[in-house]
Amino acid sequence: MIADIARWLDTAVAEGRLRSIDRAFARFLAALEPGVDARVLATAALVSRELGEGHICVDVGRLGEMEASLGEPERWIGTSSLVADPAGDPAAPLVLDGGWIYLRRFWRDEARVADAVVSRFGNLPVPAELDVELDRLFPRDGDGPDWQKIACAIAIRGAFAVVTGGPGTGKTTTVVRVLGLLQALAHREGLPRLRIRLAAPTGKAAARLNASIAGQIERLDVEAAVKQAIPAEVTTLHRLLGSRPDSRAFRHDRDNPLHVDVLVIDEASMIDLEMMAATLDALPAGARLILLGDKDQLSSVEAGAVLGDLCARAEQGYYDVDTQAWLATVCHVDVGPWTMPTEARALDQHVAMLRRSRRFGDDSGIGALAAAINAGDLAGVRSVFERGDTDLAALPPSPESVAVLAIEGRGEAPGYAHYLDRIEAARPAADASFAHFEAWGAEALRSYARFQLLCATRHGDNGVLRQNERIAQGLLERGLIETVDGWYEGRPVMVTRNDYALGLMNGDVGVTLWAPDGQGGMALRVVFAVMDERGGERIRFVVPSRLAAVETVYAMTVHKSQGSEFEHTALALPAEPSPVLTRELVYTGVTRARRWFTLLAAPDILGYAVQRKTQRASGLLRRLL
Ligand SMILES: Nc1ncnc2c1ncn2[C@@H]1O[C@H](COP(=O)(O)OP(=O)(O)OP(=O)(O)O)[C@@H](O)[C@H]1O
Repeated sequence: MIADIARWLDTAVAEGRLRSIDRAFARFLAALEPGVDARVLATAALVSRELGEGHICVDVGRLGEMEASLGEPERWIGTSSLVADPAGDPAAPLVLDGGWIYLRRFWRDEARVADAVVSRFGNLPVPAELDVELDRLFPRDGDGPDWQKIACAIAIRGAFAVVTGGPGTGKTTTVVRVLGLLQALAHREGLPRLRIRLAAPTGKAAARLNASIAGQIERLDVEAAVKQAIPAEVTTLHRLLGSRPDSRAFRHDRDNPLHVDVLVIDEASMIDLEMMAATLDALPAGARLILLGDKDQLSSVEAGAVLGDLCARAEQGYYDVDTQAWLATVCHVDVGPWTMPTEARALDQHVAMLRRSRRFGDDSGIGALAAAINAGDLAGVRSVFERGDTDLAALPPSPESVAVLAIEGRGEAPGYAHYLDRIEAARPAADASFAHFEAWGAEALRSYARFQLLCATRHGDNGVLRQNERIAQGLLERGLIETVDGWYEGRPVMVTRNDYALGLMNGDVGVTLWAPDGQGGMALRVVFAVMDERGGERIRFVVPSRLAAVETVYAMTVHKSQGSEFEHTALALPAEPSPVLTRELVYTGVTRARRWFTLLAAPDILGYAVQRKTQRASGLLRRLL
C-alpha cells in the first residue's frame, strides 16, 4: 500500500524515478477525484513517466515490477472512476485496454491511426497489363526477387503501403515509379490528374528528398505529361497540415481534409504517434497513403514507434497465398520463402521491405557494418573493422582524439578544417554582387555538410557540449577561427526551435559568414538554405541577433541527425554505459555516412550498445493484426 501519495510522489521525484511533470499529472488527477486510491495515482505517474521514455502504454502486469507497493494491479485498477475500459466513460483520463493502461489522449491517437490504416486494407482494382508496365519500369536486374518491383506492385494494389529499407535501397526510386505509374494510368483512362503531395517530418529530410526526387522524375521512362504531373516539391508535415503557432491543432483535420489523392511521407520512422494521428485525420477517406522509411532507425523523439510497429513483421514478409499468386502474375517473382499463409495478416499484405543497397555494394564496409549492427552480430561488427576497408575506421575514443579527427579528418575523409578552408578560398571580393555572396553561402553550407561529428548524448565528456568546446578550441589554436566566443565567422549553428517568421525549422543548420550588411558595409550573417513555398531551396542571410534559439553544432546528437546524411560521419560514444546507447542509435549514426564512417568508441561500449535493442510499448500492432 502507499500510505501517503504526496510523500511517495515527492520521494520518487527526488530519487529521479519520476519527473516533476509526472508528479504534476498525478496531483492533477488527485484533485479531480478526492479520495482516489493512491495506487491509481501512482500508476498514472508511472504511465506518464513511461511516455517520456517513448512508451505509449504500460503492461498492467508490469506495474508491480515497477513499484512493489502496487501489488496485483488487476485486482484494483478497474475500481477507480479515473480508469475506464474502451467502452467506458470517455472522460476518464486513463484507459485500460486489454491489460494495457494508457493516458486517454494516446489511446485515442493510437485508435485513430489504427482505424485509418485498417480502413485502407484490402485490394483496389488494378489495371490490366500491370505486369507489362512493371516489367518496363523494372527491367530484370540480378537474381532473386526484385523487391522494388514487389513494393511498387503492393503500392499500386492498396490504398495503404509501407516501403521500408536501409540507406540507398531505392525507396525514392520505387516511389517515383509508383507515382509515375498511377499518373500514367489516370492519364490513360482520361481521369483527372491525381493530386499528389510529398512530405517529410523535418525540413532537413524534406530538403534531402527534394534534392533527389527531381532527378528521379527526369529519369522516369514515361510521357512528358505524366512526368509533369509528379510533383518534385517536398514539404514538411507541419507545413502540409498547416501548423498554427502556439497550438497543437492543425488547419487541416477531419473537418477540413487535405486536397490530396496520394500522400507520400518519407523518413516515416521519425513520425511520432500524435503526428501520425493528426496526419491520418487530415487525409481524406479515399486518399492513398505511402510511407517510406528505415524501420531499424531510432524511433521518433516523441512517444511511439509507428513505422517500427507497422514494419515489425516486414523481414519475414508473411504474404498470404493470394498475394503470393498475384505477385507471381504481375511481378513474375516467387515470394514463397516469404509467405506464411497461416500467419499472414491483412497488414502484412501492405508492407514491402527493400533488401539490396545500391549505395553500399557488397564490398562496402559501411554497408557490412550496418548489417552486422542490425543483426546484433558483435563478431561480425569486429570483423568488418578488421577487413581494413578505407571507408571505415575505428579510432581511440579519447575526447582529444575525437576533436583532432573532427578538425583534420582522416585521409581523404574531410573534417571541419575543410569547410573553413573553402570559406576562405571561395570568398567573393567585398564589392562582388549579392548573387556571388549567395553562391558562396551555398558552397559554405555544402562544404560544412561534408562532415559531421555525432554524439550519443548532449552531456558528459564525449557529449555534444564538451565536444563543441574542444573542437572550437582546436580550430582557434590552428588559426581557422578568430575566437570561440559569441558569433564568429565559420561558426556553424543549429536552430533548436521552429521560427516561422524566419522560415527556419528546428534542426536547420546555418554557417556564420562575413557578408554585405545592406548598407555598404560587411557584417556577420548566418547563411541558411531555407525551403520556399514550393519546396525549393533558397539561400538566406540572417542577422545573428534575430536567431533566438540556436546552438553551435560542430557536434550534434544522433537524434538530431536523423533525416540528414554526410559524406563523412564520425560517431563518438561515451566511455561509460548509458541507457541511451542502443543498437538503433549506433545504426542510425552509421547510416548517416555516405562515403566514410569513423567510429570513436571503446570496443566494449560498442558491444554494449549493439546488444541493446529498444522496444517501445505500444498497442498499434495488436490493433492491426
Ligand atoms: N532499380 C534501380 N536501378 C538502378 N539504380 C537504382 C535503382 N534503384 C535505385 N537506384 C540508385 O540507387 C541510389 C539510391 O536509390 P534511392 O535514392 O532511391 O534510395 P533510398 O532508399 O531512397 O535512399 P535514402 O537512403 O537516401 O533514402 C540512387 O542513386 C538510385 O539512382
